[in-house]
Amino acid sequence: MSNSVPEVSTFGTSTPESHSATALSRILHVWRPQRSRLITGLILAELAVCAGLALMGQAGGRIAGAAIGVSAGYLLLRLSGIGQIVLRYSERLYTHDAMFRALADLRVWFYRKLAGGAAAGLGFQRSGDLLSRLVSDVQTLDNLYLRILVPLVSAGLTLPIVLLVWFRAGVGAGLTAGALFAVLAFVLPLMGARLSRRFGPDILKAEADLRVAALDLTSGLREARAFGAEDVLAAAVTSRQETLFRAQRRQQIRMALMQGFAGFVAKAGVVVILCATAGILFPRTPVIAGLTALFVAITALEGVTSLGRAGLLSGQVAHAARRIVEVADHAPPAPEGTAPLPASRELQLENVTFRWAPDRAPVFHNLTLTLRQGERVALIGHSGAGKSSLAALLLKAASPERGKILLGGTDITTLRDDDLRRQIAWLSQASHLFDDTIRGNLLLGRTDLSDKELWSALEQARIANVIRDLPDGLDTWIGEGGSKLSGGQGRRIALARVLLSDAPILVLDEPATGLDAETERAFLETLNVATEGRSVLLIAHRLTGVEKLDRIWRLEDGQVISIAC
Ligand SMILES: Nc1ncnc2c1ncn2[C@@H]1O[C@H](COP(=O)(O)OP(=O)(O)OP(=O)(O)O)[C@@H](O)[C@H]1O
Repeated sequence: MSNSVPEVSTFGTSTPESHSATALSRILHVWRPQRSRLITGLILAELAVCAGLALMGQAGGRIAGAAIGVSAGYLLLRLSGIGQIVLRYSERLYTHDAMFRALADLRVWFYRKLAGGAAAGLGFQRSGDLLSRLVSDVQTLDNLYLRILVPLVSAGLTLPIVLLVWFRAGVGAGLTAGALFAVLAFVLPLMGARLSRRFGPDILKAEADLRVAALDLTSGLREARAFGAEDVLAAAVTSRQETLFRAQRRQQIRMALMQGFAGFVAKAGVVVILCATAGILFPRTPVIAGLTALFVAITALEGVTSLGRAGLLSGQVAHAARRIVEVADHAPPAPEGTAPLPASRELQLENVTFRWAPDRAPVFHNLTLTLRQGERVALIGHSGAGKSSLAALLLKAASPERGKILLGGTDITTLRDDDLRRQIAWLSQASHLFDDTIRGNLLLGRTDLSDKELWSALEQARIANVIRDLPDGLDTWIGEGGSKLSGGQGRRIALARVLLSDAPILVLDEPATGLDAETERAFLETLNVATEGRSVLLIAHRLTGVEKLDRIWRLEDGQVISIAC
Protein backbone atom coordinates (compact mmCIF):
# COMPACT_ATOMS: atom_id res chain seq x y z
CA MET A 1 0.00 0.00 0.00
CA SER A 2 1.59 3.24 -1.07
CA ASN A 3 0.57 6.54 0.45
CA SER A 4 0.14 8.41 -2.76
CA VAL A 5 0.60 8.04 -6.46
CA PRO A 6 4.06 8.84 -7.75
CA GLU A 7 3.92 11.53 -10.38
CA VAL A 8 6.14 10.92 -13.38
CA SER A 9 7.95 13.92 -14.78
CA THR A 10 9.77 14.05 -18.05
CA PHE A 11 9.99 17.78 -18.44
CA GLY A 12 13.45 18.27 -17.01
CA THR A 13 14.02 21.52 -15.15
CA SER A 14 11.58 23.87 -16.90
CA THR A 15 8.89 25.73 -14.95
CA PRO A 16 5.38 24.39 -14.25
CA GLU A 17 3.96 27.13 -16.53
CA SER A 18 6.07 25.95 -19.45
CA HIS A 19 5.09 22.31 -18.64
CA SER A 20 1.45 23.31 -18.90
CA ALA A 21 1.91 25.34 -22.06
CA THR A 22 3.79 22.45 -23.70
CA ALA A 23 1.22 19.92 -22.54
CA LEU A 24 -1.74 22.02 -23.67
CA SER A 25 -0.21 22.63 -27.08
CA ARG A 26 0.40 18.86 -27.41
CA ILE A 27 -3.27 18.21 -26.57
CA LEU A 28 -4.41 20.81 -29.11
CA HIS A 29 -2.15 19.13 -31.64
CA VAL A 30 -3.88 15.79 -31.00
CA TRP A 31 -7.22 17.56 -31.54
CA ARG A 32 -6.13 18.85 -34.96
CA PRO A 33 -8.24 16.36 -36.98
CA GLN A 34 -11.32 17.90 -35.30
CA ARG A 35 -10.12 21.45 -35.99
CA SER A 36 -12.90 22.39 -38.43
CA ARG A 37 -15.59 21.07 -36.08
CA LEU A 38 -14.09 22.88 -33.08
CA ILE A 39 -13.84 26.16 -35.02
CA THR A 40 -17.39 25.82 -36.36
CA GLY A 41 -18.54 25.32 -32.77
CA LEU A 42 -16.78 28.55 -31.80
CA ILE A 43 -18.43 30.46 -34.65
CA LEU A 44 -21.87 29.07 -33.76
CA ALA A 45 -21.33 30.05 -30.12
CA GLU A 46 -20.51 33.62 -31.11
CA LEU A 47 -23.46 33.82 -33.51
CA ALA A 48 -25.76 32.60 -30.70
CA VAL A 49 -24.39 35.34 -28.42
CA CYS A 50 -24.92 37.95 -31.15
CA ALA A 51 -28.49 36.74 -31.74
CA GLY A 52 -29.13 36.96 -27.99
CA LEU A 53 -27.75 40.51 -27.88
CA ALA A 54 -29.83 41.48 -30.91
CA LEU A 55 -32.96 40.01 -29.28
CA MET A 56 -32.44 41.89 -26.01
CA GLY A 57 -31.41 45.11 -27.78
CA GLN A 58 -34.55 44.94 -29.95
CA ALA A 59 -36.69 44.21 -26.90
CA GLY A 60 -35.26 47.22 -25.02
CA GLY A 61 -35.75 49.48 -28.05
CA ARG A 62 -39.37 48.31 -28.51
CA ILE A 63 -40.24 48.87 -24.84
CA ALA A 64 -38.73 52.37 -24.94
CA GLY A 65 -40.50 53.05 -28.27
CA ALA A 66 -43.85 51.94 -26.81
CA ALA A 67 -43.33 54.22 -23.80
CA ILE A 68 -42.74 57.29 -25.93
CA GLY A 69 -45.22 56.33 -28.64
CA VAL A 70 -42.75 55.40 -31.38
CA SER A 71 -43.76 52.15 -33.07
CA ALA A 72 -41.51 49.90 -35.08
CA GLY A 73 -41.84 46.57 -36.89
CA TYR A 74 -41.32 43.30 -35.06
CA LEU A 75 -39.64 41.37 -37.87
CA LEU A 76 -36.10 41.83 -36.56
CA LEU A 77 -37.22 40.98 -33.03
CA ARG A 78 -38.88 37.78 -34.22
CA LEU A 79 -35.91 36.83 -36.39
CA SER A 80 -33.39 37.37 -33.61
CA GLY A 81 -35.63 35.47 -31.16
CA ILE A 82 -35.96 32.45 -33.42
CA GLY A 83 -32.31 32.78 -34.49
CA GLN A 84 -31.12 32.75 -30.89
CA ILE A 85 -33.03 29.56 -30.07
CA VAL A 86 -31.84 27.76 -33.20
CA LEU A 87 -28.25 28.98 -32.88
CA ARG A 88 -28.01 28.19 -29.17
CA TYR A 89 -29.33 24.67 -29.77
CA SER A 90 -26.98 24.14 -32.74
CA GLU A 91 -24.04 25.52 -30.81
CA ARG A 92 -24.64 23.19 -27.86
CA LEU A 93 -25.05 20.22 -30.16
CA TYR A 94 -22.06 21.09 -32.30
CA THR A 95 -19.58 22.06 -29.59
CA HIS A 96 -20.39 18.98 -27.50
CA ASP A 97 -20.23 16.70 -30.51
CA ALA A 98 -16.87 18.22 -31.52
CA MET A 99 -15.61 17.87 -27.95
CA PHE A 100 -16.63 14.23 -27.60
CA ARG A 101 -14.87 13.46 -30.88
CA ALA A 102 -11.75 15.31 -29.73
CA LEU A 103 -11.78 13.45 -26.39
CA ALA A 104 -12.22 10.13 -28.21
CA ASP A 105 -9.18 10.99 -30.36
CA LEU A 106 -7.24 11.87 -27.24
CA ARG A 107 -8.13 8.58 -25.54
CA VAL A 108 -7.05 6.59 -28.59
CA TRP A 109 -3.78 8.58 -28.78
CA PHE A 110 -3.14 8.08 -25.06
CA TYR A 111 -4.00 4.39 -25.24
CA ARG A 112 -1.67 3.89 -28.22
CA LYS A 113 1.16 5.61 -26.37
CA LEU A 114 0.43 3.49 -23.34
CA ALA A 115 0.41 0.27 -25.35
CA GLY A 116 3.63 1.29 -27.14
CA GLY A 117 5.47 1.81 -23.88
CA ALA A 118 3.61 -0.77 -21.82
CA ALA A 119 6.60 -2.85 -20.83
CA ALA A 120 9.19 -0.12 -21.12
CA GLY A 121 8.93 1.11 -17.58
CA LEU A 122 5.19 1.75 -17.41
CA GLY A 123 4.95 -1.48 -15.46
CA PHE A 124 5.99 0.66 -12.50
CA GLN A 125 3.03 2.99 -12.92
CA ARG A 126 0.08 2.11 -10.69
CA SER A 127 -2.86 0.86 -12.74
CA GLY A 128 -5.29 2.99 -10.68
CA ASP A 129 -3.28 6.06 -11.57
CA LEU A 130 -3.20 5.13 -15.24
CA LEU A 131 -6.95 4.57 -15.15
CA SER A 132 -7.37 7.98 -13.58
CA ARG A 133 -5.32 9.59 -16.33
CA LEU A 134 -7.25 7.74 -19.02
CA VAL A 135 -10.69 8.49 -17.56
CA SER A 136 -10.87 11.57 -15.31
CA ASP A 137 -7.92 13.54 -16.68
CA VAL A 138 -9.09 13.14 -20.25
CA GLN A 139 -12.64 14.02 -19.17
CA THR A 140 -11.38 17.12 -17.36
CA LEU A 141 -10.05 18.41 -20.66
CA ASP A 142 -13.57 18.96 -22.00
CA ASN A 143 -13.46 22.09 -19.82
CA LEU A 144 -10.60 23.40 -21.93
CA TYR A 145 -12.79 23.82 -24.98
CA LEU A 146 -16.34 24.06 -23.62
CA ARG A 147 -15.80 26.16 -20.53
CA ILE A 148 -12.60 28.06 -21.27
CA LEU A 149 -11.81 28.48 -24.99
CA VAL A 150 -15.35 28.91 -26.35
CA PRO A 151 -16.56 31.52 -23.80
CA LEU A 152 -13.20 33.33 -23.80
CA VAL A 153 -13.01 33.69 -27.58
CA SER A 154 -16.68 34.62 -27.66
CA ALA A 155 -16.13 37.30 -25.00
CA GLY A 156 -13.24 38.76 -27.02
CA LEU A 157 -15.42 38.95 -30.14
CA THR A 158 -18.42 40.33 -28.24
CA LEU A 159 -16.61 43.19 -26.50
CA PRO A 160 -16.39 45.54 -29.55
CA ILE A 161 -20.08 44.90 -30.36
CA VAL A 162 -21.34 45.75 -26.88
CA LEU A 163 -19.03 48.77 -26.69
CA LEU A 164 -20.70 50.16 -29.83
CA VAL A 165 -24.14 49.83 -28.21
CA TRP A 166 -23.04 51.21 -24.85
CA PHE A 167 -21.21 54.19 -26.31
CA ARG A 168 -24.49 55.23 -27.91
CA ALA A 169 -25.77 55.55 -24.34
CA GLY A 170 -22.86 57.88 -23.50
CA VAL A 171 -19.07 57.73 -23.47
CA GLY A 172 -18.73 57.65 -19.68
CA ALA A 173 -21.29 54.91 -19.23
CA GLY A 174 -19.90 53.01 -22.22
CA LEU A 175 -16.37 53.12 -20.86
CA THR A 176 -17.42 52.07 -17.35
CA ALA A 177 -19.63 49.20 -18.55
CA GLY A 178 -16.91 48.14 -21.03
CA ALA A 179 -14.33 48.10 -18.22
CA LEU A 180 -16.65 45.99 -16.04
CA PHE A 181 -17.19 43.60 -18.96
CA ALA A 182 -13.40 43.30 -19.35
CA VAL A 183 -13.04 42.62 -15.62
CA LEU A 184 -15.58 39.80 -15.86
CA ALA A 185 -14.29 38.35 -19.11
CA PHE A 186 -10.53 38.68 -18.66
CA VAL A 187 -9.36 39.97 -15.25
CA LEU A 188 -11.35 37.62 -13.01
CA PRO A 189 -10.49 34.54 -15.13
CA LEU A 190 -6.83 35.54 -14.98
CA MET A 191 -6.99 35.88 -11.21
CA GLY A 192 -8.84 32.55 -11.03
CA ALA A 193 -6.18 30.93 -13.20
CA ARG A 194 -3.39 32.24 -10.95
CA LEU A 195 -5.17 30.94 -7.88
CA SER A 196 -5.92 27.57 -9.43
CA ARG A 197 -2.30 27.04 -10.41
CA ARG A 198 -1.72 26.31 -6.74
CA PHE A 199 -4.93 24.39 -5.98
CA GLY A 200 -5.82 22.92 -9.39
CA PRO A 201 -3.76 19.71 -9.06
CA ASP A 202 -5.29 18.84 -5.65
CA ILE A 203 -8.52 17.30 -6.93
CA LEU A 204 -6.90 15.25 -9.70
CA LYS A 205 -4.22 14.01 -7.35
CA ALA A 206 -6.82 13.08 -4.72
CA GLU A 207 -8.95 11.32 -7.35
CA ALA A 208 -5.97 9.28 -8.57
CA ASP A 209 -4.99 8.36 -4.99
CA LEU A 210 -8.55 7.24 -4.27
CA ARG A 211 -8.66 5.08 -7.41
CA VAL A 212 -5.36 3.41 -6.52
CA ALA A 213 -6.58 2.65 -3.00
CA ALA A 214 -9.97 1.39 -4.23
CA LEU A 215 -8.33 -0.88 -6.81
CA ASP A 216 -5.88 -2.14 -4.20
CA LEU A 217 -8.78 -2.96 -1.92
CA THR A 218 -10.88 -4.76 -4.54
CA SER A 219 -8.09 -6.67 -6.28
CA GLY A 220 -6.41 -7.62 -3.00
CA LEU A 221 -9.60 -8.56 -1.17
CA ARG A 222 -8.65 -12.22 -0.87
CA GLU A 223 -5.29 -11.35 0.75
CA ALA A 224 -6.92 -8.68 2.89
CA ARG A 225 -9.37 -11.29 4.24
CA ALA A 226 -6.67 -13.89 4.74
CA PHE A 227 -4.50 -11.47 6.73
CA GLY A 228 -7.40 -9.70 8.46
CA ALA A 229 -6.32 -6.42 6.84
CA GLU A 230 -9.75 -5.33 5.50
CA ASP A 231 -10.06 -2.53 8.04
CA VAL A 232 -6.62 -1.12 7.25
CA LEU A 233 -7.32 -1.13 3.51
CA ALA A 234 -10.82 0.26 3.97
CA ALA A 235 -9.38 3.00 6.20
CA ALA A 236 -6.92 3.92 3.43
CA VAL A 237 -9.83 4.28 0.99
CA THR A 238 -11.88 6.32 3.48
CA SER A 239 -9.02 8.64 4.25
CA ARG A 240 -8.33 9.29 0.55
CA GLN A 241 -12.03 9.79 -0.03
CA GLU A 242 -12.04 12.43 2.71
CA THR A 243 -9.02 14.12 1.14
CA LEU A 244 -10.90 14.25 -2.16
CA PHE A 245 -14.06 15.63 -0.51
CA ARG A 246 -12.00 18.33 1.22
CA ALA A 247 -10.33 19.32 -2.07
CA GLN A 248 -13.71 19.37 -3.83
CA ARG A 249 -15.30 21.41 -1.03
CA ARG A 250 -12.50 23.98 -1.16
CA GLN A 251 -12.91 24.18 -4.93
CA GLN A 252 -16.68 24.63 -4.65
CA ILE A 253 -16.26 27.40 -2.06
CA ARG A 254 -13.81 29.22 -4.34
CA MET A 255 -16.21 28.76 -7.26
CA ALA A 256 -19.16 30.08 -5.24
CA LEU A 257 -17.19 33.14 -4.06
CA MET A 258 -16.02 33.83 -7.60
CA GLN A 259 -19.54 33.45 -8.98
CA GLY A 260 -20.93 35.74 -6.29
CA PHE A 261 -18.32 38.41 -6.97
CA ALA A 262 -18.77 38.13 -10.75
CA GLY A 263 -22.55 38.44 -10.30
CA PHE A 264 -21.98 41.59 -8.24
CA VAL A 265 -19.74 43.11 -10.98
CA ALA A 266 -22.31 42.22 -13.67
CA LYS A 267 -25.09 43.92 -11.69
CA ALA A 268 -22.85 46.96 -11.21
CA GLY A 269 -22.48 47.19 -15.00
CA VAL A 270 -26.26 47.11 -15.41
CA VAL A 271 -26.65 49.82 -12.75
CA VAL A 272 -24.11 52.00 -14.62
CA ILE A 273 -26.16 51.89 -17.82
CA LEU A 274 -29.36 52.35 -15.81
CA CYS A 275 -27.88 55.49 -14.23
CA ALA A 276 -26.97 56.81 -17.68
CA THR A 277 -30.50 56.12 -18.93
CA ALA A 278 -31.96 57.91 -15.90
CA GLY A 279 -29.42 60.73 -16.13
CA ILE A 280 -27.87 59.96 -12.74
CA LEU A 281 -24.03 60.26 -12.50
CA PHE A 282 -23.85 60.43 -16.32
CA PRO A 283 -25.53 62.82 -18.77
CA ARG A 284 -29.06 61.58 -19.61
CA THR A 285 -29.15 59.46 -22.78
CA PRO A 286 -31.97 59.22 -25.34
CA VAL A 287 -34.46 56.73 -23.94
CA ILE A 288 -34.37 54.26 -26.87
CA ALA A 289 -30.53 54.14 -26.93
CA GLY A 290 -30.51 53.92 -23.12
CA LEU A 291 -32.97 51.02 -22.83
CA THR A 292 -31.34 49.19 -25.75
CA ALA A 293 -27.96 49.52 -23.98
CA LEU A 294 -29.53 48.42 -20.68
CA PHE A 295 -31.05 45.24 -22.12
CA VAL A 296 -27.82 44.44 -23.96
CA ALA A 297 -25.89 44.99 -20.71
CA ILE A 298 -28.15 42.58 -18.82
CA THR A 299 -27.51 39.75 -21.27
CA ALA A 300 -23.88 40.53 -22.19
CA LEU A 301 -22.61 40.91 -18.63
CA GLU A 302 -24.61 37.92 -17.42
CA GLY A 303 -23.08 35.86 -20.25
CA VAL A 304 -19.50 36.40 -19.06
CA THR A 305 -20.01 35.86 -15.33
CA SER A 306 -19.02 32.17 -15.61
CA LEU A 307 -15.56 33.00 -16.98
CA GLY A 308 -14.15 33.61 -13.49
CA ARG A 309 -15.11 30.03 -12.61
CA ALA A 310 -13.53 28.86 -15.85
CA GLY A 311 -10.32 30.55 -14.68
CA LEU A 312 -10.51 28.56 -11.46
CA LEU A 313 -10.86 25.38 -13.50
CA SER A 314 -7.86 26.17 -15.66
CA GLY A 315 -5.31 24.91 -13.10
CA GLN A 316 -7.07 21.55 -13.02
CA VAL A 317 -7.21 21.45 -16.82
CA ALA A 318 -3.51 22.32 -17.16
CA HIS A 319 -2.57 19.67 -14.61
CA ALA A 320 -4.71 17.05 -16.37
CA ALA A 321 -2.99 17.89 -19.67
CA ARG A 322 0.41 17.57 -17.98
CA ARG A 323 -0.43 14.19 -16.46
CA ILE A 324 -1.66 12.82 -19.78
CA VAL A 325 1.34 14.04 -21.77
CA GLU A 326 3.80 12.89 -19.09
CA VAL A 327 2.64 9.29 -19.28
CA ALA A 328 2.36 9.38 -23.06
CA ASP A 329 5.97 10.59 -23.28
CA HIS A 330 7.29 8.42 -20.48
CA ALA A 331 8.12 5.36 -22.52
CA PRO A 332 8.52 5.97 -26.22
CA PRO A 333 7.96 2.70 -28.09
CA ALA A 334 10.83 1.06 -29.90
CA PRO A 335 11.25 2.41 -33.42
CA GLU A 336 9.37 0.67 -36.22
CA GLY A 337 10.48 0.33 -39.82
CA THR A 338 9.21 -1.02 -43.10
CA ALA A 339 11.91 -3.56 -43.98
CA PRO A 340 10.65 -6.75 -45.65
CA LEU A 341 10.46 -9.84 -43.47
CA PRO A 342 13.59 -11.97 -43.94
CA ALA A 343 13.27 -15.61 -44.98
CA SER A 344 15.16 -17.04 -42.00
CA ARG A 345 13.69 -17.14 -38.48
CA GLU A 346 17.05 -17.18 -36.69
CA LEU A 347 17.11 -14.82 -33.70
CA GLN A 348 20.36 -13.14 -32.63
CA LEU A 349 21.39 -10.76 -29.89
CA GLU A 350 24.58 -8.83 -30.69
CA ASN A 351 26.37 -7.14 -27.79
CA VAL A 352 23.11 -6.16 -26.14
CA THR A 353 23.21 -4.00 -23.04
CA PHE A 354 19.85 -3.40 -21.42
CA ARG A 355 18.38 -1.81 -18.30
CA TRP A 356 14.72 -1.16 -17.45
CA ALA A 357 15.26 2.39 -16.28
CA PRO A 358 18.23 4.79 -16.27
CA ASP A 359 18.55 4.51 -12.49
CA ARG A 360 18.51 0.69 -12.56
CA ALA A 361 21.49 -1.63 -12.89
CA PRO A 362 21.84 -3.24 -16.34
CA VAL A 363 20.11 -6.61 -16.67
CA PHE A 364 22.37 -7.58 -19.61
CA HIS A 365 25.81 -6.33 -20.48
CA ASN A 366 27.16 -6.99 -24.00
CA LEU A 367 25.01 -10.11 -24.33
CA THR A 368 25.48 -12.10 -27.56
CA LEU A 369 23.52 -15.26 -28.43
CA THR A 370 21.75 -17.03 -31.29
CA LEU A 371 18.52 -19.02 -31.32
CA ARG A 372 18.67 -20.93 -34.61
CA GLN A 373 15.58 -21.60 -36.71
CA GLY A 374 13.66 -24.61 -35.37
CA GLU A 375 15.94 -24.90 -32.32
CA ARG A 376 14.50 -25.71 -28.89
CA VAL A 377 16.34 -24.00 -26.07
CA ALA A 378 15.63 -23.82 -22.37
CA LEU A 379 16.61 -20.59 -20.62
CA ILE A 380 17.20 -21.16 -16.93
CA GLY A 381 18.50 -18.92 -14.20
CA HIS A 382 17.75 -17.72 -10.70
CA SER A 383 14.89 -15.38 -9.96
CA GLY A 384 15.66 -11.88 -11.24
CA ALA A 385 18.46 -13.08 -13.56
CA GLY A 386 16.71 -11.50 -16.56
CA LYS A 387 14.89 -14.40 -18.26
CA SER A 388 11.63 -12.47 -18.77
CA SER A 389 13.58 -9.34 -19.70
CA LEU A 390 15.19 -11.29 -22.56
CA ALA A 391 11.71 -12.28 -23.77
CA ALA A 392 10.57 -8.63 -23.57
CA LEU A 393 13.57 -7.57 -25.71
CA LEU A 394 12.84 -10.19 -28.37
CA LEU A 395 9.24 -9.01 -28.56
CA LYS A 396 10.35 -5.35 -28.78
CA ALA A 397 8.36 -4.73 -25.61
CA ALA A 398 11.60 -3.17 -24.37
CA SER A 399 14.55 -1.70 -26.26
CA PRO A 400 18.27 -2.33 -25.72
CA GLU A 401 20.44 0.56 -24.59
CA ARG A 402 23.21 -0.69 -26.88
CA GLY A 403 23.58 -3.53 -29.36
CA LYS A 404 21.22 -5.11 -31.86
CA ILE A 405 18.57 -7.78 -31.99
CA LEU A 406 18.29 -9.48 -35.39
CA LEU A 407 15.63 -11.72 -36.94
CA GLY A 408 17.08 -13.59 -39.92
CA GLY A 409 19.90 -11.03 -40.02
CA THR A 410 17.54 -7.99 -40.08
CA ASP A 411 17.51 -5.56 -37.16
CA ILE A 412 14.05 -5.96 -35.55
CA THR A 413 13.75 -2.17 -35.16
CA THR A 414 13.57 -1.97 -38.97
CA LEU A 415 10.67 -4.45 -39.15
CA ARG A 416 6.99 -3.62 -38.84
CA ASP A 417 5.71 -4.39 -35.34
CA ASP A 418 2.83 -6.43 -36.78
CA ASP A 419 5.24 -8.50 -38.90
CA LEU A 420 7.44 -9.19 -35.88
CA ARG A 421 4.48 -10.13 -33.66
CA ARG A 422 3.31 -12.64 -36.25
CA GLN A 423 6.71 -14.35 -36.03
CA ILE A 424 6.98 -14.64 -32.25
CA ALA A 425 4.22 -15.81 -29.90
CA TRP A 426 4.81 -15.04 -26.25
CA LEU A 427 3.36 -16.66 -23.18
CA SER A 428 4.42 -14.11 -20.59
CA GLN A 429 4.59 -14.82 -16.88
CA ALA A 430 1.61 -12.58 -16.31
CA SER A 431 -0.48 -13.49 -19.35
CA HIS A 432 -3.77 -11.69 -19.03
CA LEU A 433 -7.15 -13.33 -19.32
CA PHE A 434 -9.98 -11.03 -20.31
CA ASP A 435 -13.41 -10.72 -18.75
CA ASP A 436 -14.92 -12.78 -21.54
CA THR A 437 -15.78 -16.39 -22.46
CA ILE A 438 -13.12 -19.06 -22.93
CA ARG A 439 -13.78 -18.85 -26.67
CA GLY A 440 -13.36 -15.04 -26.63
CA ASN A 441 -10.07 -15.41 -24.76
CA LEU A 442 -8.76 -17.96 -27.22
CA LEU A 443 -9.79 -16.04 -30.31
CA LEU A 444 -8.97 -12.49 -29.17
CA GLY A 445 -10.83 -11.11 -32.16
CA ARG A 446 -9.63 -13.75 -34.67
CA THR A 447 -12.30 -15.15 -36.95
CA ASP A 448 -10.26 -17.76 -38.80
CA LEU A 449 -10.36 -20.54 -36.21
CA SER A 450 -12.93 -23.35 -35.95
CA ASP A 451 -14.13 -24.90 -32.69
CA LYS A 452 -12.21 -28.03 -33.69
CA GLU A 453 -8.97 -26.06 -33.69
CA LEU A 454 -9.84 -24.45 -30.35
CA TRP A 455 -10.48 -27.86 -28.77
CA SER A 456 -7.25 -29.20 -30.24
CA ALA A 457 -5.25 -26.36 -28.65
CA LEU A 458 -7.06 -26.93 -25.35
CA GLU A 459 -6.19 -30.65 -25.55
CA GLN A 460 -2.54 -29.78 -26.10
CA ALA A 461 -2.63 -27.44 -23.13
CA ARG A 462 -4.22 -30.23 -21.05
CA ILE A 463 -7.32 -28.28 -20.12
CA ALA A 464 -9.90 -29.63 -22.59
CA ASN A 465 -11.44 -32.14 -20.14
CA VAL A 466 -12.02 -29.45 -17.51
CA ILE A 467 -13.78 -27.23 -20.04
CA ARG A 468 -15.90 -30.07 -21.42
CA ASP A 469 -17.27 -30.59 -17.90
CA LEU A 470 -18.38 -26.95 -17.62
CA PRO A 471 -22.12 -26.45 -18.42
CA ASP A 472 -21.35 -23.75 -21.00
CA GLY A 473 -18.14 -25.30 -22.39
CA LEU A 474 -16.27 -22.83 -24.59
CA ASP A 475 -18.91 -20.20 -23.82
CA THR A 476 -18.14 -20.19 -20.10
CA TRP A 477 -17.53 -16.67 -18.80
CA ILE A 478 -14.25 -16.70 -16.90
CA GLY A 479 -14.43 -13.32 -15.12
CA GLU A 480 -11.93 -10.50 -14.79
CA GLY A 481 -8.37 -11.82 -15.09
CA GLY A 482 -9.81 -15.39 -15.23
CA SER A 483 -11.00 -15.04 -11.62
CA LYS A 484 -13.51 -17.92 -12.02
CA LEU A 485 -10.72 -20.38 -12.81
CA SER A 486 -7.89 -21.77 -10.75
CA GLY A 487 -4.44 -20.27 -11.39
CA GLY A 488 -3.25 -23.39 -13.23
CA GLN A 489 -6.40 -23.58 -15.37
CA GLY A 490 -6.06 -19.93 -16.38
CA ARG A 491 -2.44 -20.49 -17.27
CA ARG A 492 -3.31 -23.43 -19.50
CA ILE A 493 -5.97 -21.41 -21.34
CA ALA A 494 -3.34 -18.71 -21.92
CA LEU A 495 -0.99 -21.38 -23.27
CA ALA A 496 -3.72 -22.75 -25.58
CA ARG A 497 -4.07 -19.21 -26.94
CA VAL A 498 -0.34 -19.12 -27.73
CA LEU A 499 -0.46 -22.55 -29.36
CA LEU A 500 -3.24 -21.33 -31.66
CA SER A 501 -0.87 -18.74 -33.10
CA ASP A 502 0.92 -19.67 -36.33
CA ALA A 503 4.11 -17.95 -35.16
CA PRO A 504 7.24 -19.98 -36.03
CA ILE A 505 8.95 -18.89 -32.80
CA LEU A 506 7.45 -19.52 -29.36
CA VAL A 507 8.69 -17.83 -26.21
CA LEU A 508 7.15 -19.66 -23.27
CA ASP A 509 7.80 -18.06 -19.90
CA GLU A 510 7.25 -20.66 -17.16
CA PRO A 511 4.39 -22.38 -19.06
CA ALA A 512 3.91 -25.06 -16.39
CA THR A 513 3.39 -22.63 -13.49
CA GLY A 514 0.45 -23.65 -11.34
CA LEU A 515 0.45 -27.34 -12.35
CA ASP A 516 1.01 -30.23 -10.00
CA ALA A 517 4.11 -32.38 -10.64
CA GLU A 518 2.27 -35.14 -12.46
CA THR A 519 0.27 -32.82 -14.72
CA GLU A 520 3.42 -30.78 -15.32
CA ARG A 521 5.30 -33.77 -16.72
CA ALA A 522 2.39 -34.86 -18.89
CA PHE A 523 1.89 -31.29 -20.03
CA LEU A 524 5.57 -30.79 -20.98
CA GLU A 525 5.53 -34.06 -22.93
CA THR A 526 2.50 -32.81 -24.86
CA LEU A 527 4.24 -29.50 -25.36
CA ASN A 528 7.14 -31.32 -27.04
CA VAL A 529 4.69 -32.55 -29.69
CA ALA A 530 2.52 -29.42 -29.88
CA THR A 531 5.49 -27.18 -30.62
CA GLU A 532 7.26 -29.47 -33.08
CA GLY A 533 8.77 -27.67 -36.07
CA ARG A 534 8.87 -24.29 -34.32
CA SER A 535 11.74 -22.54 -32.56
CA VAL A 536 11.08 -22.66 -28.82
CA LEU A 537 12.61 -20.59 -26.04
CA LEU A 538 11.40 -22.27 -22.88
CA ILE A 539 11.98 -20.08 -19.83
CA ALA A 540 12.09 -22.00 -16.57
CA HIS A 541 13.59 -22.01 -13.07
CA ARG A 542 14.25 -25.72 -13.27
CA LEU A 543 13.90 -28.53 -15.79
CA THR A 544 12.03 -31.78 -15.19
CA GLY A 545 13.98 -33.87 -17.71
CA VAL A 546 11.05 -34.59 -20.01
CA GLU A 547 11.49 -31.40 -22.07
CA LYS A 548 12.72 -32.08 -25.59
CA LEU A 549 15.63 -29.65 -25.95
CA ASP A 550 18.58 -28.95 -28.23
CA ARG A 551 20.40 -26.71 -25.77
CA ILE A 552 20.16 -25.18 -22.35
CA TRP A 553 21.18 -21.60 -21.63
CA ARG A 554 21.98 -20.59 -18.09
CA LEU A 555 21.62 -16.89 -17.47
CA GLU A 556 24.10 -15.57 -14.91
CA ASP A 557 25.34 -12.04 -14.22
CA GLY A 558 23.81 -10.72 -17.43
CA GLN A 559 25.57 -13.36 -19.57
CA VAL A 560 24.40 -16.63 -21.09
CA ILE A 561 26.33 -19.85 -20.57
CA SER A 562 25.38 -22.46 -23.14
CA ILE A 563 25.12 -26.06 -21.93
CA ALA A 564 24.74 -28.86 -24.49
CA CYS A 565 21.98 -31.37 -23.73
N1 LIG B 1 8.84 -3.94 -16.24
C1 LIG B 1 9.95 -3.80 -15.51
N2 LIG B 1 10.35 -2.59 -15.16
C2 LIG B 1 11.47 -2.43 -14.43
N3 LIG B 1 12.27 -3.42 -13.99
C3 LIG B 1 11.93 -4.66 -14.29
C4 LIG B 1 10.74 -4.92 -15.07
N4 LIG B 1 10.68 -6.26 -15.22
C5 LIG B 1 11.74 -6.78 -14.56
N5 LIG B 1 12.50 -5.83 -14.01
C6 LIG B 1 13.77 -6.01 -13.27
O1 LIG B 1 14.70 -6.63 -14.16
C7 LIG B 1 15.43 -7.63 -13.50
C8 LIG B 1 15.26 -8.95 -14.24
O2 LIG B 1 13.90 -9.35 -14.08
P1 LIG B 1 13.24 -10.54 -14.89
O3 LIG B 1 11.78 -10.53 -14.64
O4 LIG B 1 13.72 -10.49 -16.29
O5 LIG B 1 13.92 -11.78 -14.16
P2 LIG B 1 13.53 -13.31 -14.27
O6 LIG B 1 14.82 -14.03 -14.45
O7 LIG B 1 12.49 -13.52 -15.30
O8 LIG B 1 12.94 -13.53 -12.83
P3 LIG B 1 11.85 -14.62 -12.34
O9 LIG B 1 12.47 -15.97 -12.52
O10 LIG B 1 11.66 -14.27 -10.91
O11 LIG B 1 10.66 -14.42 -13.16
C9 LIG B 1 14.93 -7.68 -12.07
O12 LIG B 1 15.86 -6.98 -11.27
C10 LIG B 1 13.59 -6.96 -12.11
O13 LIG B 1 13.38 -6.26 -10.91
